[in-house]
Amino acid sequence: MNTAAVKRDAIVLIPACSNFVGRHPSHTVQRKYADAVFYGSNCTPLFFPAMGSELNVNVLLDNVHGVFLSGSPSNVDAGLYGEHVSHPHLPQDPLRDGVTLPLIRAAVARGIPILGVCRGFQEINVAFGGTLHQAVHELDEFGDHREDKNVELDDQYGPAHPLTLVEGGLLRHITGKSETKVNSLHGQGINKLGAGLIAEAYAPDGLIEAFRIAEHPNFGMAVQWHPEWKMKEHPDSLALFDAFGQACRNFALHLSNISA
Ligand SMILES: N[C@@H](CCC(=O)NCCCC(=O)O)C(=O)O
Repeated sequence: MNTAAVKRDAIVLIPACSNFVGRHPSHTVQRKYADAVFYGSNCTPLFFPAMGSELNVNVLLDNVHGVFLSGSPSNVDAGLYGEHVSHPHLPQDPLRDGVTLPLIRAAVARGIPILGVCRGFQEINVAFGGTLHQAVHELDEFGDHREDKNVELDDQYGPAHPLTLVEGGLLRHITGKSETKVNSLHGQGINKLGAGLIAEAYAPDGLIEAFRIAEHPNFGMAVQWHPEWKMKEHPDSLALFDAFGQACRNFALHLSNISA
C-alpha cells in the first residue's frame, strides 16, 4: 500500500439518504458503505446530508476527490426520467434525488472519480438521460432480482446469479474475470442506458448489471449489485474498491499539483 493510501488523504463524498431513525427524520448512510470506502478504497469518507435541490453542489466539490453513491431502499423518482411512478407505495427520496443528480453531473464535468452501487447505479443512469424499469420482475423477459426479505441478511446478500463481464471492459480488467456471481437486491433496473454510458456486465436474463462512463477521464463506474457487502471476503469487490480509491488518490494528487 502506498503512503497516500495509508494516510487516506483523498476525500470521498457519500450523499446520505433522507429517511427515519425511529420517528425522527434523519440523514443516514449505512456503515457498510463508509467501511468499504475507508478499508477498501483507503480514502476518507465524508457524509453529506440530503438537502434537496436547493443545494449548490459546486460548493461541495472543490475539496472532494471522489463521489460514492450508495444503495438505498428508496427508488429514484420516475418523473426524473419522464414517467409516472408505477408503484407509489414504494419508498421515494426526493431530497436525495435533489442532491445526487446535479452532483453526478457536476462531479463528472470536473473529472472527479465516481462509483455507484444499486440505487447509485440507477441514479447515474438517470443523470445521463437513461430510464429505469420500475418493476423488473413484472416483465416477462426478466427474472426476479429482488431479495427475500424474510431470510437472514447473509442469505439476502449471498450470491444470487451469474454475471458475464464484457470483453475489453474496465471491470474485466479490474477483476481479471469474464464470469463471476453476484448478489441481487433490487426491484428496478436499467431500461434505456444513458447517453455516454457503456455496458460492462450482464445478468443471464440480459439485464445490464454494470456500466462505465465512457468519457470520464479518471474513473466512472457503477454496479447494480452490492460489492460493499462483506467486501473483504470477495477479491472482486476489493479490487473494485481499490481501483476507485487509486483513482481518487491520483485525482487528489493532480489537484495539489495544480494548486502548488
Ligand atoms: N430501490 C431500488 C434500489 C435498490 C437498492 O439500492 N437496494 C439496496 C437497499 C439496501 C442496501 O443499501 O443494502 C430498487 O429497488 O431497485
